[in-house]
Amino acid sequence: MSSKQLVTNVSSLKGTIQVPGDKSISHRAVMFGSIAKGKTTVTGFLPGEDCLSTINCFRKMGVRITQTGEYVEIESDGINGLKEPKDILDVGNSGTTTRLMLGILATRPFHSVLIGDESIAKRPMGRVTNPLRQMGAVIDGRENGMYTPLSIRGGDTVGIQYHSPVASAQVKSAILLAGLGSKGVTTVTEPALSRDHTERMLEAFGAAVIRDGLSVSIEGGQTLTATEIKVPGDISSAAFFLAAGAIVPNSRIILKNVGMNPTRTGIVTVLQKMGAELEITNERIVNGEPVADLTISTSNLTATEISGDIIPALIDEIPIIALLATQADGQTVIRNAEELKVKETNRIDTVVTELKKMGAMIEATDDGMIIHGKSPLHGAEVNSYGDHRIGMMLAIAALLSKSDTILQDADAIAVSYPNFFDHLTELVKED
Ligand SMILES: O=C(O)C1=C[C@@H](OP(=O)(O)O)[C@@H](O)[C@H](O)C1
Ligand SMILES: C=C(OP(=O)(O)O)C(=O)O
Repeated sequence: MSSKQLVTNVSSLKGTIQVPGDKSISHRAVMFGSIAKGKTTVTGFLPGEDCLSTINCFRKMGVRITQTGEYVEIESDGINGLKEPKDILDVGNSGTTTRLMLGILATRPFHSVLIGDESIAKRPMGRVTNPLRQMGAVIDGRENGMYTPLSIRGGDTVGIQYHSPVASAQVKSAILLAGLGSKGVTTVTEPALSRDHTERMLEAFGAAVIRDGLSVSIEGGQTLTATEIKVPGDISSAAFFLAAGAIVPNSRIILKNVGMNPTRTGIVTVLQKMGAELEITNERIVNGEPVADLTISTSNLTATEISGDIIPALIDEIPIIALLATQADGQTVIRNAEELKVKETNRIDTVVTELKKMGAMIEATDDGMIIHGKSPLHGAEVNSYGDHRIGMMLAIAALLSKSDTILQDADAIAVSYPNFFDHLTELVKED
């Protein structure tokens, strides 16, 4: 894929696709497999750049990992088998790798250095380095450990009771992983429920976690046992084709094997509220995670309001929801989404600037955006700014535009959806 991609108008999208594995679950499968004794196997793994960064980091700590496409085998001697890395740990573009791995490293009696790309260097790390320091980890780094590059020397950590100021699964997971290797009990309380894949997967690896409303506790000293993980399709990737199916004329797209964890299905709730023709079939549980097939058809959409506790359940889907709103009748308002400012880009700014170039009527607010629909879009030269989700959203917007679109920095899409353009081509061909 070239970093400059031409995307043209399509008359319809039709067909069936299997979206790639869930990114959050793929990262956790590699990390938990790396600290569990024995051989963990992972099927349905997402071979996107972020998850490959996680594999490379754990290989540098001596874990034996083989990966062929969507199949991964991890052989580990358990958490005490992790070795001091001789080289820096490169987290690439991945916030999940950085923050969750810091939680694991916080209890390891050795020194590591974490470094990532330009985008990672802007993302706030104090939200994990501060509580991990409170537990006893020695952390230094740029601006006193607030940003990468970071160095960490773990050791004799003790459990804490932590009230997180943000509803962040990365913060919650980092502290729980540190809690697993610390003395006593660790409890994390969050202001709203964030994705709970860590809690579910720790149980799959044999650890007990106690949940009580917005609090989760873990007792230190538990050991993880290797297991088999089947990763469901990523609803955050499915979201792009759900939106495309709803707004491109004459379309019907079936998405198979999509993860439907209720802490992630905000996009489904929003589509339903907007009046989308969405069918959910074949609902089942795989490996403790709900999964279903989704069918979306071209829909007449109406505007909606999105705010409050649903935000963490659709945080990564807000760029594509903004595009949906440009094609809905009325004014859509998104509030309480200030976390968008600290993702791969400031997603309030990048969504608003780039969609405006295509003719959308959209304005940024302090904690979200206001979108006036329904407005026709036209082709433009737009930029992902290295943000995979912005890139995919703009590619879907281009399908609706009568004139051609040039998407700069399209390569970024490989971070979470390496075969995105192949899937798009398949859906156009099946017309
Ligand atoms: O835990 C995870 O796998 C993730 C949590 C979310 O981030 P925050 O924890 O920063 O909200 C999300 O935006 C990210 O894509 C993946
Ligand atoms: C924010 C994201 O990921 P991460 O925080 O892992 O970089 C994302 O995938 O949209």
